[in-house]
Amino acid sequence: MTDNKDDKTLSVTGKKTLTLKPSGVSQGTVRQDIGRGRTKAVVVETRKRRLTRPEDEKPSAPVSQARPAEPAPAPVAPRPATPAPRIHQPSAPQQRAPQAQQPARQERPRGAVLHDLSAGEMEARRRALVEAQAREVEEAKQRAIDEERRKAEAEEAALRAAEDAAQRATEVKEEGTHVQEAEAPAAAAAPARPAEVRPVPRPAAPSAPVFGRSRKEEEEEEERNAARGPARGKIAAPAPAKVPARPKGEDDRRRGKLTVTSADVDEEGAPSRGRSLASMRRRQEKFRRSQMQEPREKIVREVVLPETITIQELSQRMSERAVDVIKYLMKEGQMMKPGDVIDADLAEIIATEFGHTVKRVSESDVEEGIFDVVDSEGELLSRPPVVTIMGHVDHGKTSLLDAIRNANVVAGEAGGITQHIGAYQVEQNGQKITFIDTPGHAAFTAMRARGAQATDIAILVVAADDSVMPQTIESINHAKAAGVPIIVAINKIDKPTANAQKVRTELLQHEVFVESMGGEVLDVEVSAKNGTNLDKLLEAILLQAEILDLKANPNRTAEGTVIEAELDRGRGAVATVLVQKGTLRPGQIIVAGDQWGRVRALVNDKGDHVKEAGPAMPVEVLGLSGTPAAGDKFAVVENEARAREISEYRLRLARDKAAARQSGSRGSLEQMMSQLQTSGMKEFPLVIKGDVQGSIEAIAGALEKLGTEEVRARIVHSAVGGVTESDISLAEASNAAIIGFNVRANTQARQAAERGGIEIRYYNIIYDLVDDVKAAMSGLLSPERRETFLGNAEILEVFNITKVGKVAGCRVTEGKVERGAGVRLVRDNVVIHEGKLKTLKRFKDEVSEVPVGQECGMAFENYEDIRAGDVIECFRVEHVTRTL
Ligand SMILES: Nc1nc2c(ncn2[C@@H]2O[C@H](COP(=O)(O)OP(=O)(O)OP(=O)(O)O)[C@@H](O)[C@H]2O)c(=O)[nH]1
Repeated sequence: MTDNKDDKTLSVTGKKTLTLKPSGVSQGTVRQDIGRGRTKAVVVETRKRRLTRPEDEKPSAPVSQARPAEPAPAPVAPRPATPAPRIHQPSAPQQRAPQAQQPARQERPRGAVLHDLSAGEMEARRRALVEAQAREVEEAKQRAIDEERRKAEAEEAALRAAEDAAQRATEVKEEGTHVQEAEAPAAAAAPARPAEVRPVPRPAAPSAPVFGRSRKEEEEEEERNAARGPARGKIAAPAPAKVPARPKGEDDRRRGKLTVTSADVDEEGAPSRGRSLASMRRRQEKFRRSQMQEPREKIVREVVLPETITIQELSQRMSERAVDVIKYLMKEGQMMKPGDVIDADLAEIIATEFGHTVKRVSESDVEEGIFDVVDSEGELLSRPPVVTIMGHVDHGKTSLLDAIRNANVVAGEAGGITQHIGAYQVEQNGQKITFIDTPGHAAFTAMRARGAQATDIAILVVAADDSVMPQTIESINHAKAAGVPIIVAINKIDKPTANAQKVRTELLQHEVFVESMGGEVLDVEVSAKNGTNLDKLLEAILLQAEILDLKANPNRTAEGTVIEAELDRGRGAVATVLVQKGTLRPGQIIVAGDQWGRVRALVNDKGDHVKEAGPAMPVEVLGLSGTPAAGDKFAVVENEARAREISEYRLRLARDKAAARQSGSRGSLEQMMSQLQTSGMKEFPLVIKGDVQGSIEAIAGALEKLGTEEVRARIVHSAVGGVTESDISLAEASNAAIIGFNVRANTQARQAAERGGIEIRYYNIIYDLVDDVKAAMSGLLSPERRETFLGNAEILEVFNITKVGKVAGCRVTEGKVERGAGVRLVRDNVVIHEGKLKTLKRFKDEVSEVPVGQECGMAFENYEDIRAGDVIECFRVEHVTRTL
């Protein structure tokens, strides 16, 4: 073994050290920098040079023969020019044992021989030496390249083995049984590594500077080194031997992880677990994850695409990562962010690229599915009725609402409870009734105008001492227009001047037939002041509700109507909503009008936070982005993106409507006419306001006479006085036109009309008014079909022409025939077909008409049963607009 005392160390380069043994075969290690501040040991073996000098030859001959074949000092390959002479020159004395220094001196004649060489020989030798060195450098370079390649291959092989092991290990279900199975591949992988992963000593061996060796000797040496490889592997790659001794590695394998051991030679020449182990673990873990993910089947989704969509939203709808979509777009040369909006065309390309199908929807489709969820009969449960109180000014609407609430509070809970929101619920005989606390028909109609049928029952409050007044009538008309049943509350019966009977009688004139007068309308005499008969009123409401059989499905996503909304300083946007279907809960995302938000909290009419609000329950909703308008419908949607999409669509719609209003009023007679025509309605709704009752009656009478079986004027509301805001909302809700006779609209009404796009027509002559209405109503009459006979033609012969079909060769016997005109085929005076002419030809030329006496070719559209002798009757059809 190496005797360190006798070792001679040569500093080859700054980084490398060569230690030589003084024996015939010297061993040493060269430290080679392998990067990252680490070195690896290269074992170098140096053999004693043997000089073969034939006795009778000149001393120079063997030297000159042997030297050119000698390899250059290879271990210092990277920088051969410098080290080569340094190794070479001292190598001669070194090749003698130190003890034999004297004999070395005795061999001096060899040096003398060299010295004695001629200059030419010296030059040749020098050149040969330089060439040999250059060759060695090249070989060293090549070896380094091969080394790198082998290293890479080895790592790859080890990784593969590691992956196999990991895969197998993860498959292990029973730990004990499968540990060995898991270890086996790892162990199998490990022995493969020393040869490939840690080839440090192997390239070193052949590159050892065996001075003066023959090629054969070199090869033998190589073989020996190869044979020695595994033994030296102890130093270079002791990993396999270490693995079993490393319990952590075993544990890792037991856990299904893989412990891939790799040893580098550290400063002390000891094995160490270095960078490759950590990186391999990472790679193995990554691989394991990918293995776990791979089996997942790709789910093809139908992606609903609106006209525009954000990349984020598209990714969500595809269930793909936004980053992948962005990567794809980058590949296509488009730099985008998740929040960027793309059009449907690009979205479709992306979705298709990701293997999904698409469903393009138009902008209006964004609301699809929100309000059209149909509940099956079995899902419906009884729900409380929703009641609104209407009536003339000062007839006691507010007093009645307060009285009902207070009576209920007193009956139900100790101490008064302040009502917090614009609606409340009371209980009567265990049944709930919801009151919307926005008395007046204006609010009622405003809601209706927005399409919100929030109310089930209207309480018509009529003061018994004042009887039916204009706004009482207005309320009746509003309720009728909405199709909401009325319950008459004859109030203030405590007053000595009260006359309930008079109220009933006057209501008759307005087609409100109360029960006591033989009708079906429930009526209750009450006193809001004294609280008289309030329970009877509530019972009447429940009775009416029973008749209406009010039901809703509480087990679905909620929808309903906004009753009122305000911006609260502390709480932000607060909307009082009436849940009409389903159950609303905090955390859900709702869209209300053009606003949306996540429900932060629900507050009931008593100011308590509640966890849910079912059908007919009024609650305050906190969390909206802004304040929606009263009457706006709200609904729960599945996610924020959808909510935003709908809200944006509605905002756009509102802007478009406002812009449209600039150009024309929707409430104009002409527009209404066309609207009614398209809707198929044959009623012409009107709101008439006049200066005196007499003129209103005259107008109503004249308009009534215009009516036919097909179309008639329907006076939604008529009253004495100027046009009010309430008239506008009624007109809006019932699609009516407003006629003002000798009256004008007040400022608020004008503004409301402007906002709602309602046209108010003013007249002071009844005939003008009637003529205009007549003209508008005429548009509703179906036009008259008027037929004009053109002529007859007789079929002389029938030709069957390829690609055209049967063509009748005719002669016009009467009048004329026209192309495009209507035709009847008459056979034996019986019409057997009616249709249109496809072709009308004279001598192969298509003509527009053929007069009597001339011959022509005629063919029918989609009809070929024609025979010689048949008569073709030609006629023109006109649709004439009818007037009343
Ligand atoms: N005697 C008597 N007075 C009543 C009764 N109900 C209401 N009042 C009174 O009638 C007046 C008007 O009552 P409100 O409740 O304000 O009537 P309203 O219909 O809400 O009035 P507006 O909100 O202006 O439309 C008040 O002074 C009430 O005190 C009742 O049953 N008996």
